[in-house]
Amino acid sequence: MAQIAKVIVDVPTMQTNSPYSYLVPDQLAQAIQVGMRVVVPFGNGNRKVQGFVVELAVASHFEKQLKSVESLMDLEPVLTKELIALSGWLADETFSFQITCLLTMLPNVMRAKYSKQIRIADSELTPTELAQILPEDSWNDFTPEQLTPSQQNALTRLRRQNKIEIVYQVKNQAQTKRIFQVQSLITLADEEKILAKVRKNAVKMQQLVHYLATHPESINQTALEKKLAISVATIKSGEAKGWLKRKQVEQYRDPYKETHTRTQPLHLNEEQQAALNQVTAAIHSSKAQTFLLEGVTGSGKTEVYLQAIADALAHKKTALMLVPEIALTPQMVTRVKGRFGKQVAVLHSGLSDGEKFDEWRRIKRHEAQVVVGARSAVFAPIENIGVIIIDEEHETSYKQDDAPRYHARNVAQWRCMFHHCPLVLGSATPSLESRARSEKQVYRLLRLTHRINGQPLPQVKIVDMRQELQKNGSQNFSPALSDAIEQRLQLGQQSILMLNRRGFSSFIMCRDCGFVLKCPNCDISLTLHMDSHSMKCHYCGHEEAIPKVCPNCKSHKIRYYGTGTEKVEQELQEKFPEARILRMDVDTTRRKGAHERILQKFGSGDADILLGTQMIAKGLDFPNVTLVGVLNADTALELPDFRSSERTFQLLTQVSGRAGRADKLGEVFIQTFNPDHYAIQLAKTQNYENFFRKEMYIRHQGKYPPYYFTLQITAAHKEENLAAQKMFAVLDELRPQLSQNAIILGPTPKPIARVKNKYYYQIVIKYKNEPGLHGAVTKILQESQKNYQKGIQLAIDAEPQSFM
Ligand SMILES: Nc1ncnc2c1ncn2[C@@H]1O[C@H](COP(=O)(O)OP(=O)(O)OP(=O)(O)O)[C@@H](O)[C@H]1O
Ligand SMILES: [Zn+2]
Ligand SMILES: [Zn+2]
Repeated sequence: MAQIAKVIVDVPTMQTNSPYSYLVPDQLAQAIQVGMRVVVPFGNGNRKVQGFVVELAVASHFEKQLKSVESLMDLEPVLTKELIALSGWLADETFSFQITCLLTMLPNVMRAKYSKQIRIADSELTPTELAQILPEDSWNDFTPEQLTPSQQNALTRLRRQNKIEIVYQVKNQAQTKRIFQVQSLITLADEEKILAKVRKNAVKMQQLVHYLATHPESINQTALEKKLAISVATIKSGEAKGWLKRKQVEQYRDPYKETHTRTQPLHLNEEQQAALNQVTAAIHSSKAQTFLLEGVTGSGKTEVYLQAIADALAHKKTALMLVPEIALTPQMVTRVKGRFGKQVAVLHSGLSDGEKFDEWRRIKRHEAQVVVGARSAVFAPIENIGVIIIDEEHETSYKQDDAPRYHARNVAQWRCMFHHCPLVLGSATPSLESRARSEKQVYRLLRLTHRINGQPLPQVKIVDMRQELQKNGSQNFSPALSDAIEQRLQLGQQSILMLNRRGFSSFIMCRDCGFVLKCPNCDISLTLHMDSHSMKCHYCGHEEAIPKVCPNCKSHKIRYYGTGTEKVEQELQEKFPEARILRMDVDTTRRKGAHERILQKFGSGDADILLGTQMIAKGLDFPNVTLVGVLNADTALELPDFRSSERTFQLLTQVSGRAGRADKLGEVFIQTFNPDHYAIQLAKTQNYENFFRKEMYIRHQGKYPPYYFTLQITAAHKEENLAAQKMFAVLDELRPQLSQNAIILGPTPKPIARVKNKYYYQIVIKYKNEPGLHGAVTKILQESQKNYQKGIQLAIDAEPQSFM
């Protein structure tokens, strides 16, 4: 019976979420599988495009006229059925195209242009046999889609038997690395007989025979050369004499080559144990429960993660752990690898395409049972998941800001439902959304309320920079902080200093009274626009002149805010000439591995001060750090964003948490022009629960998440009025579908209204319950595809991280 394949095609100008049906030619019927990429004709003129097989079915009568699948691009599925199902859900959820979602799930080398090489992977298959199927001259660059169906069939079978291997090559990056292994074919009993035939003066050969006779296990060829001080030629002649077999094996590039000292599970304290028990209970009963692990900094959350993972492994399951951009937390990788060794695969953006591809294949071949990675690792092709963990779950980097605009937390939740396994969200400062859900029992709250070893949280002192300014003039280091640094230098203890760089100089502030200009309608700070020489509200579009004097205290010291790390480093060095300073910011960490090197140096005590941007705030665990200084707490606070207080509190609490983690007490200085702001006052006691209540109240008043859902729609066009018109048209279409309760902000130009010569207009919808919204927006998006040729781009972001 004829088969049809349902295929999601890769057609950028006419994207669609529904699969197209193609007949499967009889010759491919055996080989084709769901999850493979295929070449199919599309549109008029028989253009050939790539597509993903998402379903196979029996053809009905009328489908006999369909076009046929042209050829296969893969000899084995590149996506599991789970991931295909996930892509469908994700496309709907994030208002994006299924093809975009499918491509997002694959490593780069499989998305880009590449050539393919075929390699024999099993010595049972001889080159002659393979050459009968595929001429040898095309082994190094073959195109599956140009093969005949019978060739495709034969190769697919060999691939399934693991006799051949397909290597994807992109600019030479994605080649698999291969090394020779030497396997002895002789035993101790053969030794004498063989030695008798070897010339007496052939010492090297004798050594080799002796080694082979006494070592039945295989050895890496280079290692053998070194060990016996022999040459490849000697080994080869041993092979010719039938003493040994040389076998080419693949060696994965290991981005974390250093061997990690293996660690043993620690004895948990009561709170840790109680938390772990709940998670493991869910693992054992295959329950898709979400846990929120709220644990103060240094309370040992990571140890709970590790033991939950160990439990999943003990039950023959796998584990997925997400961390916020892993390059930023090399310490975390070390800890996971230290516990689980070779079972761990690491996926993050700092790896080369080749390294990523190798790790991806190790997962796909079930050679790795634990996956650690940043956001996109949530799509790792791992099967049989026993637990998923998201560390620092409040981090904004878990949300992707390009299509598909997904949040890793939601994707993880979907996968947990699929695998019937628990999800653990961990943080010292959970996102308001997650904490609110645990309030409603949607998530189960697990709390670690004190630090390991019973150490108190570090003491936090707030330095009022308005007073400092009056007393000592404009400066980066208050006397209080300077004294504390000096003290640490004398004691031989370490300090971490953070310069907050987020959103610098985008707003203006009065240096005398800390006043920041706010929108009269939105209670959000206004943003400085140098192009129009005005202050604008990014939410409602309100605009006013740049003030020359402070509207609050009439001071003239009202100016932009912001300064650079390099400048601060110089100043610090001048102040403390004897101090050894390490600077960590985007400039010093651009090179691969630079991040790790800096942290290693700091960790081994080769520096006294680590000065850096936000990237030093998270996850670092250095026992000798007893002082943390925040030079400017205010920049994040005054961003025109309803989440700015939350971000500030999180950042200050996280960075404070780096101090006093071991046996020595920690101390923290926060320099600020807003000493009375609640986010700063509450960061002083690192009291998350109090902050949560206060912030929830404010969100309630302002009708912001988590009380309201939000949806942002953006239109972009080269001509400003067309972008604006489009937004008004969208609004006209949407309004009848919405209830009276929905709140619509805009249309307004986006904060950075013009990017790359395109103008951006947006509307933001705040709503509680709008059953018609999803469908209406999806329809608008589909219709706007027809306008694609006219150059209008529409983007939809559900639950945007900010409205900027
Ligand atoms: N049960 C335990 N017994 C002894 N030491 C422990 C135990 N659990 C954790 N530790 C140690 O305590 C320190 C802090 O733990 P960990 O880094 O896991 O805390 P955390 O909650 O993840 O911290 P943060 O959120 O601040 O990054 C680590 O050095 C860890 O090895
Ligand atoms: Zn406003
Ligand atoms: Zn003022």
